[in-house]
Amino acid sequence: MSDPKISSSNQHSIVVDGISKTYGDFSALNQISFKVRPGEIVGFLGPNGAGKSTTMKILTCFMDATAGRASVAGFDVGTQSKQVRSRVGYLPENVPLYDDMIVYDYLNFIAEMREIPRSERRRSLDEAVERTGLKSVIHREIRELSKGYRQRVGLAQAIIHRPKVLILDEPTTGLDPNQLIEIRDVIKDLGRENTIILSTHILQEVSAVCDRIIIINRGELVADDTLDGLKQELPTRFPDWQNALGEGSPPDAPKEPTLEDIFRVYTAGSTEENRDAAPSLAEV
Ligand SMILES: Nc1ncnc2c1ncn2[C@@H]1O[C@H](COP(=O)(O)OP(=O)(O)OP(=O)(O)O)[C@@H](O)[C@H]1O
Repeated sequence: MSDPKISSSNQHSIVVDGISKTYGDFSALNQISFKVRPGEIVGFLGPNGAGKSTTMKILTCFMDATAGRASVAGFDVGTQSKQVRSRVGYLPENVPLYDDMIVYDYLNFIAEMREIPRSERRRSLDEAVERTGLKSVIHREIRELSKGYRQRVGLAQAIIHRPKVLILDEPTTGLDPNQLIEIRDVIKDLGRENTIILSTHILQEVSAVCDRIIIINRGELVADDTLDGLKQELPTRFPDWQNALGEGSPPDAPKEPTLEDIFRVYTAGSTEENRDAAPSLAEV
């Protein structure tokens, strides 16, 4: 008999239902649950070590959860990994690119790995190259590419099999401001046809690209809403939020919180070193 929670994934591209992950006796994720609708771009935020990459690895079948269930495109990540992998594109935090390969050969190799039929391979490759703006470097060795173009190659390998769901782990880290805007435009464009979860530490990125924001802190999901929703919710949940951020007494005219304020309040006191020790502001 099918689990009603999982079968509700018909209306959702991603359903995460009580996922936990422990590494030895360290709890990296503690009963995370959320859903993502088709076509949504969701920003996945959290301090270093919050559990973002762990969640993404579980959703892309690179790692098993310790407990809980998740489905992507209607398929269970634990028991239907082949179906999930063929429907999801993944840009890991550190893309394993083969430096001495020509960009074209590398993408052709990925297309082969993805078992794209030979007759469709050229078209899929051309489409991925077009969408990620790689045409001008297609015959260059990967080692010669700038960080921005390497990131484009990473995105191209993630979309070559035309997945409906994209999981992008810090796609803009280390890019200069121009490259950042270019890659952001590529992601926005991909979001027209795909469901996307992207993790980032660049908060402007989220305001510019994402429909919704999920914040995780020390392995727990602490916020999940649109930016407007989070702005409204913050003063209700944390009436003292401005004081807590060390900004003194709130001014007469209440200030609207920024995403940075929201992030700081929900993740206060959390660093990777003390994630098990310090209580977060969200708890006090
Ligand atoms: N293979 C592993 N073995 C043991 N602990 C791990 C392992 N992978 C991750 N962790 C720990 O789990 C926690 C969550 O790690 P994760 O990489 O998911 O965080 P993150 O939110 O992606 O962080 P960052 O923003 O720094 O990339 C961290 O404390 C990390 O040290």
